[in-house]
Amino acid sequence: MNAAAAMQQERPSIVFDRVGQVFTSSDGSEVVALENTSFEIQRHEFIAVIGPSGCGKSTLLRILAGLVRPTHGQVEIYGLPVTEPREEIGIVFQKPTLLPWLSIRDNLTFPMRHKYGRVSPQEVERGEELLEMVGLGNFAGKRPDELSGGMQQRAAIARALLHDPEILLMDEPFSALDALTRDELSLELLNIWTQRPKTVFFITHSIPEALLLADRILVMSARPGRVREIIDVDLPRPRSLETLTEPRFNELANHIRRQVFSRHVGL
Ligand SMILES: Nc1ncnc2c1ncn2[C@@H]1O[C@H](COP(=O)(O)OP(=O)(O)OP(=O)(O)O)[C@@H](O)[C@H]1O
Repeated sequence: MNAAAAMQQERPSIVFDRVGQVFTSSDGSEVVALENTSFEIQRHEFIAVIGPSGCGKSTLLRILAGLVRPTHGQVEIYGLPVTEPREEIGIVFQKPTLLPWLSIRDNLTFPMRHKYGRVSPQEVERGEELLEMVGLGNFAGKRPDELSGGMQQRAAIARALLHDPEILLMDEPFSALDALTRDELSLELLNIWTQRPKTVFFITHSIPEALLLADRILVMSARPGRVREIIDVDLPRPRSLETLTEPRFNELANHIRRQVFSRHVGL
């Protein structure tokens, strides 16, 4: 690698620079959702975001996705301010939002078809590979209502990965699932991230999930949301369910719990 390429690699992928967001509610009052939020994310880093309900986590994600313009500060991806949705981003929301009248296969390629009017044979092939990868190889021809919630969410993950995004944004993607499916999908996500590294911005309410997956955890304060602490997750990789039993895992979990709940229980 030459020096210029090495420098490019070392530059953060994403920079939040003093980002603030004030919403005007339907009754005309102002809601300060985010205040003076600054942090950086390195290329291919897995960042989990955790914090009390309403502290602005989804707002951060929507700003990063280019779906909302911040009222203060700015976000940069690869040195360019985010002003609209960008090609290199894939998004997975809490609900799978699949189109009920299309097969799983056609749901995967729908965004491409909608945007470009066509889907290439390579994309169709990649869709089939991704469905295999998320364990839905035998369900490509089924409609969403023929699949369980966990299977639908797998399909939504495969859909977000179809254009092989450099950056994956996930807003509580597993929160509607039962605990077992949740663990299974977390491990699958780790596997996908290891095979095809990406920068991941992952919102969760689950401290164990954040610790299992992330390189760093951004802990936010209650509204108005600010960065309270950024924690390096120094648990070795590869991680597995065994990781959840390590003493260091418990130490980190207790620390985060105190950070998130201190305001509520006077810790
Ligand atoms: N479009 C909007 N108009 C007005 N207020 C909004 C809007 N979007 C978000 N808010 C407010 O901004 C604050 C932050 O919302 P946000 O959804 O980002 O929080 P969150 O941390 O993701 O919450 P949760 O964990 O409950 O999903 C909340 O008080 C919310 O009511």
